[in-house]
Amino acid sequence: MILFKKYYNRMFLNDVRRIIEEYNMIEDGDRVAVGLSGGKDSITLLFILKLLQKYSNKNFELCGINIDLGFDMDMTLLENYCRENEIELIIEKTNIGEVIFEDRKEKNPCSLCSKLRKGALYRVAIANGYNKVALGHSSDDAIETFFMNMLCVGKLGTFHPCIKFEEKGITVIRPMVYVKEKTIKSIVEMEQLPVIESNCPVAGKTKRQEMKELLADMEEVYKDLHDKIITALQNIDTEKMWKQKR
Ligand SMILES: Nc1ncnc2c1ncn2[C@@H]1O[C@H](COP(=O)(O)OP(=O)(O)OP(=O)(O)O)[C@@H](O)[C@H]1O
Repeated sequence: MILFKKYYNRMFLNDVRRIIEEYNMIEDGDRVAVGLSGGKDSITLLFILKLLQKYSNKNFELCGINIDLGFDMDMTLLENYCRENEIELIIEKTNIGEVIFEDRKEKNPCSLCSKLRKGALYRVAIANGYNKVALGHSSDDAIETFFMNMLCVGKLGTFHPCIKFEEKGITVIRPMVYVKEKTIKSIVEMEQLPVIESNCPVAGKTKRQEMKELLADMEEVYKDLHDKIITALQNIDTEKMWKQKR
């Protein structure tokens, strides 16, 4: 059973409440669907939002949606966790894995997979009457995406903490973008959250992994690198940005 403990506030809840307030992410009456991959980040997000649902004065509904990519992952642990905590879990079977690896034989499968997965996630959320989709991105993810955009695409920017797709009628929220990955790992361990190993053929061999390693090297020299980059994302010297070419 998910129970509030006082030290959660300093450990992660204050950061989550702060981003939710800053971007007005969750309002009374919202129906929030958490995208669940089986991984540590999204199960932690589900745990945190369930805590907030139980112990804050915000009145919102919560469910989990897993987009099954067809990699034969056993979701029993996740199903049990949701049942025990009275959280509805929707599992949507797709052939995204087959399309990417067998039909299209993609050289860079991650970007297409991410697009198709998000498309399926939004579609299932909308079809079930949810108006918000919550994704389990951490502050490390935001930094890695920033570096991937800069070094691999030639673009400055990362994902937005809260973005409304008017035409689709859905808002995507990322309530953990102030929470560090190492905190998420501690929560998973302390709360014994169920984490299901990914069967994706390219898991751990991605550009994101390369960025992680690059950032870890830089952190050896610049000890406060992480906090500095998160601050920089909110401290843009717009007057000194160059003329936009695209
Ligand atoms: N198969 C899926 N079904 C539903 N939601 C997903 C799925 N895969 C990813 N997501 C959502 O998108 C977010 C970002 O996906 P990404 O592949 O970057 O995962 P991640 O950062 O490794 O997180 P996790 O540890 O939860 O897998 C996840 O945290 C989750 O909320």
